[in-house]
Amino acid sequence: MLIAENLTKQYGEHIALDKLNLEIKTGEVYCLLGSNGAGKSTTINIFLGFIPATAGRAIIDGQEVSVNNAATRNLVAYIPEIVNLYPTLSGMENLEYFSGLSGFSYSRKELETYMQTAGLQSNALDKRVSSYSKGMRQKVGIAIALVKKARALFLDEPTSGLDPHASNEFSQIITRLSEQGVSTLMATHDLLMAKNLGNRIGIMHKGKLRHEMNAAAVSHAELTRLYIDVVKEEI
Ligand SMILES: Nc1ncnc2c1ncn2[C@@H]1O[C@H](COP(=O)(O)OP(=O)(O)OP(=O)(O)O)[C@@H](O)[C@H]1O
Repeated sequence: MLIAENLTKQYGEHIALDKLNLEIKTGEVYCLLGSNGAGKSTTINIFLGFIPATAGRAIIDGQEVSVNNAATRNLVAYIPEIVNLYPTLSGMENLEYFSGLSGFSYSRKELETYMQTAGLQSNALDKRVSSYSKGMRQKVGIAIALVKKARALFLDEPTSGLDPHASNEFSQIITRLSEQGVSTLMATHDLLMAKNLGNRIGIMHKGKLRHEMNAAAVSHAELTRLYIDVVKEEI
């Protein structure tokens, strides 16, 4: 469903992403680990069509991002650490606005159901987003993914700064979406979350994918050791 083929991004002499090859199947949750500057966000930003690759291809559902940007954007949803919403609008107004942008028109009742599925309490729906916690904003982000029926989710450190309960709720929603066939690429610094939520884990360092494994095949301790060994390397 998501394929990176020799994906490369260069800024002048600096290689931010170096011939990345990835394949993420339908319904798979793939967690990308790596220290600051490893190339995780660069990978996500290329898939989202925010920045062009210098070489290689990013493919979503058979369509190359650089060739069919408008089509691939319709297939994806993006949840960064802080979901970008209009602060003076309510959660519901934001959801209605973003679903309209994606060409969908839903009744109030339908939008409420999406918010409910995303886990937002009903008494918060009509409050201004400026009063929302980080976790509540994430839930609106998930609801936006639901209304646009995104087939792929790109998450960039989505749970950083969330309390354990909110983080756990977030994981449960991603698992449910994955069971419905949504493919997920998540950049995270949280090794435990990668182990528990991911089906597969990749460890990046200095623009290269250095290790790839099935999450079930490693213990948290092994993953931690592997991660530290990789990020210590001078290459
Ligand atoms: N616009 C830019 N101009 C120059 N270099 C850039 C630019 N954007 C990113 N880089 C560089 O590309 C490399 C990869 O950055 P990227 O943001 O993808 O890392 P990351 O793994 O997401 O890190 P973090 O965990 O800190 O978010 C870094 O060396 C970064 O400095």
